[in-house]
Amino acid sequence: MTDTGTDPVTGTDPVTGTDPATDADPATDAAPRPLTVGGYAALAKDRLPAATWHYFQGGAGTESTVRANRAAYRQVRLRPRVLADVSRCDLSTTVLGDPIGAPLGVAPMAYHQLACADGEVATVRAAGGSGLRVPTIVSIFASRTFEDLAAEATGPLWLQLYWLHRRDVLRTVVRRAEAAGFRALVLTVDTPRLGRRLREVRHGFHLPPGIAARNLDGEVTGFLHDRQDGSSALARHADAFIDPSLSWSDLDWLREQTRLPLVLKGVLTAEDAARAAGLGIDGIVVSNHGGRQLDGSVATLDALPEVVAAVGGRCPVFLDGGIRHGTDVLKALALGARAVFVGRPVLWGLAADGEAGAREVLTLLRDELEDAMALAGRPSLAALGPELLARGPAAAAPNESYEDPDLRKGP
Ligand SMILES: Cc1cc2nc3c(=O)[nH]c(=O)nc-3n(C[C@H](O)[C@H](O)[C@H](O)COP(=O)(O)O)c2cc1C
Ligand SMILES: CCCCCCC(=O)C(=O)O
Repeated sequence: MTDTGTDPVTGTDPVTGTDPATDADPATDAAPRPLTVGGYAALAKDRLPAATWHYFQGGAGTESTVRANRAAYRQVRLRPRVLADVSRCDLSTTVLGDPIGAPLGVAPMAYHQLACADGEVATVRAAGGSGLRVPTIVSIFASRTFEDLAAEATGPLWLQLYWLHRRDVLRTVVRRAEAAGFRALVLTVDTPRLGRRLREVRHGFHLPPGIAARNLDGEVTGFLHDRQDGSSALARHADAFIDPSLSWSDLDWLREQTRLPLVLKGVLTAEDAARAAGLGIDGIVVSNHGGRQLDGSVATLDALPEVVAAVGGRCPVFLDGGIRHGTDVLKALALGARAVFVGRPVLWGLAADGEAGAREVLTLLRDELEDAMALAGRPSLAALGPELLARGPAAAAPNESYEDPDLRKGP
């Protein structure tokens, strides 16, 4: 215990159970800005309806892959170098030809209006602000129109696609995004059907009235949790729109619809990465959908080295899944990721404080990354490589307050 009586590991006051990083200052009664990404999770959990919180947090099945994504970071330790002149650290880089302020971006997530009224408009403003200028991958199930987003974005916008049964709708969506100035297409390839997300069923998740997929022009509206048969309303909804027959030969059709670069999201193996690179794909996102699809699939940090090796520099490799600290970003970059994408933490920021909250989450990750680069003696992104890392026993008990206790217990 410290002099203040605060537990040095958890940061929690053992008497009141409050966390000085997230809880109100009794002197001013104003909630101080959280000091960690996890602090935003705590605020979001308080502010969101339970069904929405569980939709955001949930993974598939036993949620073993959700946990594996985090555990993988704890198993890798850093080997700092010293006397490296870190008076200036440069985080700027480029992605698919566009300059960005930090090697970060927002992963595609459906329906940001579940988190705050401005929805994806708040997200793209946040991603463009505070010198970040980082990309947002906009879900095809976004709750705001591409045109609204393009009017507000100062960072690059990429459009995420699911392979819809209705190819005519897919073509229209691609053309609209292209006309609005989107810079890339990201085809999600890990979702021929939705994973078994038990929390959605348990909590009866459905879209509240007024929230819909605004770019699908009435093709996809709300859906109700209208059965008590143990099935997921969202999964049934997905089955109605997503075509599970997607295969390698379909990529040609998509290529013919657009001149935009095409990125595949959801690749986890050297075999698929090599095939994609051989076909001239413009980028790969190593992703297991935040543990929401195949329960038991490999952690993304663990899959990254084999994908990077198989691609052999033919296209950039990105990663998402479990990024919660600047040191997580550093580890992924050291293993060859060009940039990383952040999922749930952005929703936590939006739920906590709209655009400002999302911006604070992204800024916190950027600032933590800069600290980590300086302290590791690597002032530039070009100086990052696998020699920065050592594999060892997992770090001691995690101090990660963002982890919902329910998530540790499993469904
Ligand atoms: C609420 C929610 C909605 C999501 N919606 C989509 C989506 O529409 N399309 C997609 O490709 N991935 C979607 N994902 C997966 C994310 O893009 C990303 O792979 C994952 O969240 C990264 O893990 P993290 O949340 O641990 O950062 C969603 C994830 C969440 C949590
Ligand atoms: C028909 C709606 C499907 C939305 C799926 C969003 C998603 O990918 C997620 O993980 O949730």
